[in-house]
Amino acid sequence: MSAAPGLAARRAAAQLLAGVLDRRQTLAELSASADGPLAAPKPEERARASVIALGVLRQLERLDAVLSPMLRKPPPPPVHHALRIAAWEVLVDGVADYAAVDGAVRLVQGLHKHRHLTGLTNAVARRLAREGAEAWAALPPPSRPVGWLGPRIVKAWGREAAAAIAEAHLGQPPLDLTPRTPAEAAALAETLGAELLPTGSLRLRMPGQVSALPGYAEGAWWVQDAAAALPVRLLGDVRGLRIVDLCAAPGGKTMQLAAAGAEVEAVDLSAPRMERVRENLGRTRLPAQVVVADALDWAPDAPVDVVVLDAPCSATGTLRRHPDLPHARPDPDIRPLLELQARLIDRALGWLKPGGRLLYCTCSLLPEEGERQIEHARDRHPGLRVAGAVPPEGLEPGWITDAGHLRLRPDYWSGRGGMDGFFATVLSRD
Ligand SMILES: C[S@@+](CC[C@H](N)C(=O)[O-])C[C@H]1O[C@@H](n2cnc3c(N)ncnc32)[C@H](O)[C@@H]1O
Repeated sequence: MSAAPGLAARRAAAQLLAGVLDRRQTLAELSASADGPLAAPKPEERARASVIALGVLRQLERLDAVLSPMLRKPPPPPVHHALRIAAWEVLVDGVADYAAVDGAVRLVQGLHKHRHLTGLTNAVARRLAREGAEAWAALPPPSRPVGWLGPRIVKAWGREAAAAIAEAHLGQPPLDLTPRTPAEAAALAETLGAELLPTGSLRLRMPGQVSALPGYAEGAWWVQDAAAALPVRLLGDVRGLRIVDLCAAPGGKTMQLAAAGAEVEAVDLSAPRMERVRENLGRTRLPAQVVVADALDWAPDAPVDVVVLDAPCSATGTLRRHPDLPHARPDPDIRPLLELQARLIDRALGWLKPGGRLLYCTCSLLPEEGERQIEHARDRHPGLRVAGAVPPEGLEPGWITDAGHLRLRPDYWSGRGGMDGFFATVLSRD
């Protein structure tokens, strides 16, 4: 059993939950806010608050399913959040019962408006500690991802896949690293105590603070999900090729391309995000030109060999890492994104040398942003064809579809800790 986390961490976690669930803010927005829940606490309290909030949000429906029979009616949101935190601590995180109960009670005691509910909180939290584990174990597995995405995933990939994806969304994702020098991956894995995945990424299940890991300061690796590391590798050998990395920030693919010997121009609309690309390139000592520009206005000086377009998308492939999104954005309109993706594809195709290739990818689970988007692009551009990927080492054959695209899902490699959902394909013109 782990020790009781402090009140400051729990309070910040409860405020994060209130931001996401009551005010529809994302965790990224809340974390960036100068007077947000994470502004005052100490670094270790901040880290713990994020772990709690992410954990509760991943399991929200299940925690509520255990809690609700213990409540005659839903309590005011701040009290509900305190009980959800206690439930997650007891049922998922293994915090000692007394510490979790005490944590919830103290949180509610600190709520001016709801202090009178301290007794109720104490009673429910104690009952949770007594009876919660049995109710938790009896819950059926989830049948599909939460919220608006659920029906779409069932429609796109079927019931079995939807259930497997929902199951994958419950767990804490590992930290994946891409080594700057693939030949050194095995040695790095040993130094880091990481698993070397068949596709060459390094995987840590319990990473701790990223910047304290061996090799960080020397830029021996960068953080990149194992799935996100695969699209660029579909291009095969890129040494000496002139490549525009469009929508490049925070630079995972830029670094892969530069490390593999390409001449890269990295373009992104967001100046703050491009600052992160500069920092990343500085730390890894990799060369690339960095351009802050709207891809709808900008164009390269001369035709290029490859455009990598990692288009803005619904990010539905990354919900393991962003379980706040279905709650903060419960009914997103993805049509503007679909239009932007199509316009970016059309522009990028115009920048290619004869025989040049477009690598199009999205971290989305929706075929509209992947397979369908490419069908529409082929309708608009006669002669555009799927160039066929160079299957990277370690890729499971089933991940390449009959149409020649790479389709990755969070339930793949489930025994190894899963991966983000991704779509990627390499296109060229006859
Ligand atoms: C999925 S992220 C890119 C991730 C990145 N390729 C990587 O591997 O680290 C999408 C990016 O598209 C950028 N973006 C969105 N609209 C854009 C536009 N019109 N022109 C250029 N960049 C744009 C966003 O700022 C965001 O950084």
